[in-house]
Amino acid sequence: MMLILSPSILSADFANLGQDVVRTAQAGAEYIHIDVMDGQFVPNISFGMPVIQAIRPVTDKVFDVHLMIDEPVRFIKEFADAGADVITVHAEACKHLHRTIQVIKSYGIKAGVVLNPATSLSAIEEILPEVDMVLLMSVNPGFGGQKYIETTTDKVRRLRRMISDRNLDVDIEVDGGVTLDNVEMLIEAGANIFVAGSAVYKGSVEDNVKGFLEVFKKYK
Ligand SMILES: O=C(CO)[C@@H](O)[C@H](O)COP(=O)(O)O
Ligand SMILES: [Fe+2]
Repeated sequence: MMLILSPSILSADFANLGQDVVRTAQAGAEYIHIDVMDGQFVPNISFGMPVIQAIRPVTDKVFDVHLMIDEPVRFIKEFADAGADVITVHAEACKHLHRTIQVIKSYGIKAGVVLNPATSLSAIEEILPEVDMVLLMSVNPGFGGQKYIETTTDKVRRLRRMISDRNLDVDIEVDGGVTLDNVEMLIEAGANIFVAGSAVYKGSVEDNVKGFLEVFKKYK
């Protein structure tokens, strides 16, 4: 399975966002992780469709849009139109998760479901065959720069087993506190897409992205 880095622009320089996205893309990251927060589902507000639309022309990289908003089904069309390639929605935020996933797919883009650290894998048993990706939060959503919650590693392992037992082809993305110190452990547990905010944007974006890509090479 392809190992992919998805730098979270929540930790980028908002005054130079376009430039930071270009640098991230040129450094070799395959995805751009875009954290949308509504101040309701999570205790923080970030940005929405106009910002995604503004950075869409600067790169062809995959826009991996993580919606931390209540009832995201209300805005899927707007995020698809703004340029999302993948939209992930929280199981905890959807009254009708199945319908929400179908709506995402109806726009011809990839659909993923996100679980908070305290949400059991049993919450996605029924939806698993319908999704392209499962995103496991390894911090409580709302903020960048938090510490990785260790129990996520075993959750990744159990999810990878669940996916292969059912002969499915589903990406496992991990988000929160991912660094060069824990990424190998996560690869070995079965994750294949890695969100990194502070680990990419603190210091040199180029060197940090390169650091992750070097690790990925070892597993090719
Ligand atoms: O969704 C979120 C936070 O809610 C994340 O995408 C963070 O932005 C990741 O930042 P780091 O933990 O890597 O600094
Ligand atoms: Fe995120």
